[in-house]
Amino acid sequence: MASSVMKVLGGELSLFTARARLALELRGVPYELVEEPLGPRKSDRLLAANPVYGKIPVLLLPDGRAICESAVIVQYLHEDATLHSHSHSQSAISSRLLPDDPYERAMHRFWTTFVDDRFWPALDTVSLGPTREARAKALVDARAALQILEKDAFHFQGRRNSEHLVFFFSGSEEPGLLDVALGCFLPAIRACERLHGIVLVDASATPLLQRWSDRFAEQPAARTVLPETDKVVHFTKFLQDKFGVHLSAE
Ligand SMILES: N[C@@H](CCC(=O)N[C@@H](CS)C(=O)NCC(=O)O)C(=O)O
Repeated sequence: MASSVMKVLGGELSLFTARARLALELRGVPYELVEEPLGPRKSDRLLAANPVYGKIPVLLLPDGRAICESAVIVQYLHEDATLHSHSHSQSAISSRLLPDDPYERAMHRFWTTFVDDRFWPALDTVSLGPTREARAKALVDARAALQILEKDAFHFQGRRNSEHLVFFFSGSEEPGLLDVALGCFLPAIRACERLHGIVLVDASATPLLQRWSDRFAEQPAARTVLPETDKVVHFTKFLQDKFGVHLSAE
């Protein structure tokens, strides 16, 4: 018999999965997380659901149709009006993941693409780049991307944020697409800082992002979904071993 709840093919420590789950939690949509095995051998279930990329997360609708790509999943969850009837929490029903204004929606999408194209690959490479040079360059790139987010990404909500009335990119009291797009990587930012003894987001380097990250981490959705920094540190060390990245041996 077909299940009536949505399923997420993903992983507890997968931050792209966390992005999709944050949106589900914010919308109050019940779902089941189905852990996909780590490693090169992908499950037939995943390959059937995401034949193009074979990546997690995949959102499986109750009727079995699949939606791939975390930012696409978040936007689907915003747009599907029928989700209201599945919501288990009254407070979550009003939660919108994209603003009404088309220009602001475009900005959320623009900056989400920036996070995925510029920030995340650099942050990932800081710990997993193949050479010391690649990792050092990645750190410069990650810091530069954070500075751009600090200086420009708050700008389209700028006045309201600088007056500290609201402090999400969404421009409201609730996180939206861009908040979950960047917020899902907070555990990786903190893990990277701990692993390398560096600072990426703090009150002096990135004061707006620091305030935003504190607010975001306090959200019940973030508390439920985001993995602890220790676990991400441990997982990153596991990946470093797997890829033969030895920080101290070079
Ligand atoms: N652009 C994708 C990226 C997803 C992604 O990279 N997922 C990782 C886990 S966090 C994955 O499936 N890696 C396995 C692989 O690349 O084969 C999204 O936003 O969903």
